[in-house]
Amino acid sequence: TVSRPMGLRGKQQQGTSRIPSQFHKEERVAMKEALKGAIQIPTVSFSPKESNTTALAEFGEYIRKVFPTVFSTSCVQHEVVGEYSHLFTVQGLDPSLQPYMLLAHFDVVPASEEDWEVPPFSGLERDGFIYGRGTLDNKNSVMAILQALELLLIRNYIPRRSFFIALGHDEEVSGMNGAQKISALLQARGIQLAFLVDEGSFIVDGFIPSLKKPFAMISVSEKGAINLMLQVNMTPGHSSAPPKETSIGILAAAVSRLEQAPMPNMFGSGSLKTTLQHLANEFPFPTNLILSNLWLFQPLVSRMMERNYVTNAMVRTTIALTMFNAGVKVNVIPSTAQATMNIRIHPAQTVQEVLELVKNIVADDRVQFHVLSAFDSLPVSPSDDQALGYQLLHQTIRSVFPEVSVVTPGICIGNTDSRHFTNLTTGIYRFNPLYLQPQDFSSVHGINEKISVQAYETQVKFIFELIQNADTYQRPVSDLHEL
Ligand SMILES: CCCCCCCC/C=C\CCCCCCCC(=O)N[C@@H](Cc1c[nH]c2ccccc12)C(=O)O
Ligand SMILES: [Zn+2]
Ligand SMILES: [Zn+2]
Repeated sequence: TVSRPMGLRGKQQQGTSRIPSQFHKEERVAMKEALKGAIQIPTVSFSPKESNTTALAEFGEYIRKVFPTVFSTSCVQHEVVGEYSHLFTVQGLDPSLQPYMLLAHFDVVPASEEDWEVPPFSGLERDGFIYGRGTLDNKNSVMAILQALELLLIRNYIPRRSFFIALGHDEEVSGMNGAQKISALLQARGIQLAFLVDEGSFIVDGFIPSLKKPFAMISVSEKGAINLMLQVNMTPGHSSAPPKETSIGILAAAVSRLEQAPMPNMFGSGSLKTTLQHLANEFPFPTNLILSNLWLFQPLVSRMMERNYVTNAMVRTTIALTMFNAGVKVNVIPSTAQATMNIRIHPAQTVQEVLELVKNIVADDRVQFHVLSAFDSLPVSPSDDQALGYQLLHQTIRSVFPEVSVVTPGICIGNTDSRHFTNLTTGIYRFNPLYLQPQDFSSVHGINEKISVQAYETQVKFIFELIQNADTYQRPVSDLHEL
């Protein structure tokens, strides 16, 4: 099924001709070298309180050097927010058009040198791939956005619709100093956005065994989260005469019960159902029939989705035990044991509902619950014919990736900086114009993260096209009748 973006008419903007997304050889070399240089700056976020601030500052200098036209064109205003994040305001010619935002982050998670085939901050090119931490998450987007704008400005393109480029410096540790402050600044200026595009989803390939063709998934929501610490306090003592139960044993039993009792499967009330319905005709017989008749086969399909970690994360709230602390000496029974878990909440559930379920599964009054932080899942952004952001992405995917026959709304299982912008827009879309296979997914926050030179060029092309498409949007005729 090739679904057409209905809301767009694809006309050229009056008086401005379209600039083809073709780049000279020298430009293509310069763009990949610029990405390599960005990877070489170790902008690591270790925790909300600890990051490589020297590298964050150096990154600011670096983008000034490699994108001189962006920094010297009068229609582009640049501000540093929260010490290291960047906000660009690109003034369009038509103030009646609501602005949009392109969002990305340049901080990265740590990478330990010894596990990698090439040093993680080398930006080395090997067999057509650029290696390094941040090549997929998310310096590729930061650099591609600025690169696309640089190339458009060099070609004397003047946007019609204003837009913002926001580049966060602390996304990996929740974005409170970068994205959150940019959002507050724009709110104070009375800005409302038509839509926003961030990282968080891809053209996914090979995640569903019998589906051979890749499809583009635009995430229209993201899961909520709870960081929860369980604690047990018992009387400490000498290990030579132990009591029947210790703080460690009680806590271990509690967390084991949580691992053994997964949260309920919410397939029936989630967006994965819609995603699979969009994909039904892409599957061979009999899966195509099964997916077209979910009223009958829902129980079967929801169980199939549980078999793989990624699709399992899309059908339920997940609990990952991430920290476990107790004891200081081998012959001392400790008084306190603590376990910290990272819970990702399915959109059909709330923080309160999940906490209730967790308490009922633990079912032990000796276990204390400390909620370290919590937020509900993000509102679902529109993906109908009238949804400007969704339709622009759809249109651009169809032109840049003509081989991709399905574009579908989905849900992001991780969290992104976009969650800080719900005050400015209801149209939040998470999409990276890149193919992602399961092995690429493992490299994000893992080892040997890499991007092909060709994929990076295509990402620049995508943004180059998207910016122009945002300027040529025409309201559907049905809308105009209502005016
Ligand atoms: C039909 C189904 C096919 C499914 C295929 C799906 C493939 C996978 C597609 C996307 C991968 C998800 C990528 C998620 C990126 C999220 C960014 C990230 O890693 N965020 C971190 C850090 C973080 C940011 N904000 C917060 C707020 C609170 C806690 C952590 C964070 C994260 O989520 O941990
Ligand atoms: Zn990221
Ligand atoms: Zn990340």
